[in-house]
Amino acid sequence: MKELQKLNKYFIKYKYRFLIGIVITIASQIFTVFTPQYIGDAITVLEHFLKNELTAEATKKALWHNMLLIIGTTLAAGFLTFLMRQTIIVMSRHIEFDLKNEIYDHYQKLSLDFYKRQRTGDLMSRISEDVAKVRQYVGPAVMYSINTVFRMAVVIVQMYIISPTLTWYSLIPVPFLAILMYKLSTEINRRSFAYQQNLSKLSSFSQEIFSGIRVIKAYTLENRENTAYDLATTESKTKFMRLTYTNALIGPLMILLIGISNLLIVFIGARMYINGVITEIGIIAQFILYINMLTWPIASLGWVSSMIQEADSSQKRINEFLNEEPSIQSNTTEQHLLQGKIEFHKVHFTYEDTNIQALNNISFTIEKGETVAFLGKTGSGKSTILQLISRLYDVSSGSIAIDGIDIKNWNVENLRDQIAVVPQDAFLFSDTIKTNIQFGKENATQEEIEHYAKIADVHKNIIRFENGYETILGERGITLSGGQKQRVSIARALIKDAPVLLLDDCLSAVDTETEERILNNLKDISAKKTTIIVTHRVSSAKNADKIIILNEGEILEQGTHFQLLKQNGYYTDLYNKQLAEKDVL
Ligand SMILES: Nc1ncnc2c1ncn2[C@@H]1O[C@H](COP(=O)(O)OP(=O)(O)OP(=O)(O)O)[C@@H](O)[C@H]1O
Repeated sequence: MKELQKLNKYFIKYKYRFLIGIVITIASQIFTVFTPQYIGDAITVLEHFLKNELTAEATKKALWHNMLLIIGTTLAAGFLTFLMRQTIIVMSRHIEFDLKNEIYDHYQKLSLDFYKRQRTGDLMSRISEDVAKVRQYVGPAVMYSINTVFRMAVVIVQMYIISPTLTWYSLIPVPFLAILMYKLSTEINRRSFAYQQNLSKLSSFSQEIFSGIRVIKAYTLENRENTAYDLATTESKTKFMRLTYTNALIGPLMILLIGISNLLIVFIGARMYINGVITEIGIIAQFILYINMLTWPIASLGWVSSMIQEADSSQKRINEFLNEEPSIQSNTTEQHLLQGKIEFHKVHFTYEDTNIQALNNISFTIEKGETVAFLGKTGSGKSTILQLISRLYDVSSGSIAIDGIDIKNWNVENLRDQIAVVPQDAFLFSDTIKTNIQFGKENATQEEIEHYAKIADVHKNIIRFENGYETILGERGITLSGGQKQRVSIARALIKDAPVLLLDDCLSAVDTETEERILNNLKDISAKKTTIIVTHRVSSAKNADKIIILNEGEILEQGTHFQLLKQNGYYTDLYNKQLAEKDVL
């Protein structure tokens, strides 16, 4: 229960709804208790008629009277039960909504290293399945607990007032019922958890198959995947059968225990009636109804307690994430206008999760408005440099200064707002092309969007689609080619019009001609901005003000195109090789 205390703030937030819910629950229980009493009274009226103590006319009148009372109280109890659900269950839906938003907001604040440590499935299940389990506590569990406590109090007191002896006898099976239901519910929860886990395994499996369908078809792996799917579904079926078996036990066991209670009431009640301890036969009927009214709430005690246990462990998983602090923190709210000078001073960087040292003693300065290209073998640390400039990670040692201010003394949002990035994997959302470009500038006009799409050399491709800029991408729409994706993502970055532009190998999927056109188009734009181009091609780098060659996290060479050619080192080799390839082509 310790973990669930975190939810108390929500009960406080919705206190009026909650209190009204409790009052309505009590009222509905009071009305419910009247019905058996009126039924008992009706039977007693008939008994008096049979004993000739009442005339037919008076009996009919009394029966009508009772019938109206039964209808009235049942309607009132029904209406109040509806209101009870409307208050408490609706409150639980509000809490569910708030909790999901709280987790989502927190997810957004957490840094990249957190996402590296977590599996996407786990992130999703905490915000969906775990929150759903917690809702069971704030809604049904709370509602049934209040309901049970008040129903038991009202009904048992009423029974006790009528006949203490008969009350004791009729309650004999109740503890057995509660224990049995607790054990069964725990088992059902265990089995249903196993089944749910299997289901999410199954859906991740299918999701992967659908995403990788091209590879599966190309390598004719259909049969192998079918067998694997068969195995997974068979396991799922076995787990579901086990769950159904336990579920199926509940009904008969409840009927058995209610039957025993009814039997005891009829047997003991009849003996008491014969011995004159109870004077009205209607009391026996009344007790049978009371005991039936108690069965479900008592059965739900076990169910509720295992529901609370589950909610507690789900909330524990949620709290683990909510208590996680983002590793990248803003130490200031101060806002600066970024000019674009970037200095690396003896920067070392090691990725904590893999312990890979990506950068080793890196120092360089990029002046405002300069264009710098990073070249080097794959894995030499080029993208890492860009990630450090956006402060997606903090350096392990050394320092980075932007406009002379240590990067840690920049407000993170303020910094990132003024840096436009084209990442290596051009990720586009399943939305229209227009919206994808607008991510760079929310209120961008159609003219602006088209202007930057032209610079990124993708406009003519877009207008060829039937719906132009309104074309939906991704799962629901068309699939862009690798080069088209890269160019849409360049347009998205350019429209941001930030003073720093980071291009991470974002022309790798376009042909050299298109590359040249885009670089030409970019000339004017990058003249006013600090631009960093990460690339494998000399053609993308040769016009930069400075070229830095990285090798295994260290700077191997740096200088302008001509200075580097003179050095006759790695750059010259690369240049000659790529020149030869071009000649061959
Ligand atoms: N998120 C990460 N977590 C752990 N290690 C990483 C991560 N990203 C990169 N690395 C490792 O850091 C090293 C440098 O990677 P980086 O992506 O900076 O190289 P790169 O020069 O950009 O390579 P490429 O040209 O292939 O894009 C590599 O050894 C890589 O395996």
